[in-house]
Amino acid sequence: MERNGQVMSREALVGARRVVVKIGSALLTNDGRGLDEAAIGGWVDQIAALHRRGIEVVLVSSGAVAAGMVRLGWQVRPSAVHQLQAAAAVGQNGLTECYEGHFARHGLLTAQVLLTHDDLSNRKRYLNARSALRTLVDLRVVPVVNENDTVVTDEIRFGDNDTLGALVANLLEADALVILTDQDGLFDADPRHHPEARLIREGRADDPALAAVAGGGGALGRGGMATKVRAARLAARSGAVTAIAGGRQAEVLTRLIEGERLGTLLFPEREPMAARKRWLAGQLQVRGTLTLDAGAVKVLRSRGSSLLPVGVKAAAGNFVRGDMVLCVDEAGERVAKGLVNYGVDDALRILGRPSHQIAGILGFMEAPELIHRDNLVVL
Ligand SMILES: Nc1ncnc2c1ncn2[C@@H]1O[C@H](COP(=O)(O)OP(=O)(O)O)[C@@H](O)[C@H]1O
Ligand SMILES: N[C@@H](CCC(=O)OP(=O)(O)O)C(=O)O
Repeated sequence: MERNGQVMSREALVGARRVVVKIGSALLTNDGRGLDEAAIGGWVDQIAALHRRGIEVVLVSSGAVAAGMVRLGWQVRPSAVHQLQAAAAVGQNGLTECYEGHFARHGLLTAQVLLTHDDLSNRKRYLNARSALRTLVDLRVVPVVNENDTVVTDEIRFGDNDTLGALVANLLEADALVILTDQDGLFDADPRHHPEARLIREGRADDPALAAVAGGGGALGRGGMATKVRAARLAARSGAVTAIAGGRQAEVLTRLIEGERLGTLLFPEREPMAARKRWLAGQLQVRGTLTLDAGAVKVLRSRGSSLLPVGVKAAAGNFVRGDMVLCVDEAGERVAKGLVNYGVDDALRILGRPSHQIAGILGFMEAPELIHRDNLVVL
């Protein structure tokens, strides 16, 4: 199958040279009783086998909080942020130690990389993280990435590692994102509640029907299938194919890379976005909303034009110049995201007005457009 020049078959995985593998909490944590070290050893063996074939692998691993709880002797997952942070700090040590030991059996070095949302939303830190990860991969080291749970608070956390995996795939322009979890892939309903549910074998990453069947997570995991489908959409922006597969199936990684029809494969449909647009699209936090009229929606979508104040009907939120805002149509549907040239107070004064009037209204003009097309990404 081929669409818009993109390969839509299992060949997309067979040819992969750089792969991000995400292993979720639901798999790693042995029913909540700490890390399943034997299973981790098995995945490491498979990753080492891929490495020997010349495939570069970056691992995104959950499990810090669960491992920390066991080390601290806690039976119940705490809800207080400071306790979760403490558990993650203790547990991340155990996680690192476990991976280091298993990869060492294969003569491979690992590197611990802990990221926060801020590291990827600040353009300079994003570029720094990218060059550090690229250097590690070039050195044939296996980076083991997790969210830096010890310093994040609820407002700024990714929360699930599916999103983090996708952003790492974007960062490194990986060919594939492989999400290993406790189910054999994405089903047409949550198999936990619908035993008759059927496995979806292939699909388009941005197919809205997939988001509709993907539900929330179990007791151990965070995001469920909803965040995995969203991660596939994010990964597709840099052209990566996403596989969602059951991590307990024998030799799952090797078999996927050999093209076996396991799990669910979600393909990118559009051409990959340029790196800067991808960075814009990956921003999760927006400071405000602009409501566009039908004409503005049309030119943004069809021509990738800049957004002029004349096409904007309303502005809401507390944004300042340079902040990320969401653009919606009059029905509230998401259209685009971008960095605004005017803060909310100034934006409200120039809405609906032609750009040549801006200086007269505000007494200055930063730019003729509210969002320049280089700083705008259509969703
Ligand atoms: N349509 C679906 N197909 C498969 N699993 C689903 C679906 N909807 C919800 N789920 C749930 O998602 C869970 C996996 O997500 P999660 O618990 O977050 O795991 P992980 O820690 O691996 O990310 C499964 O155990 C399953 O109950
Ligand atoms: N960063 C957290 C894990 C987040 C998490 O559980 O995510 P997921 O594996 O996507 O369900 C930890 O290491 O405990």
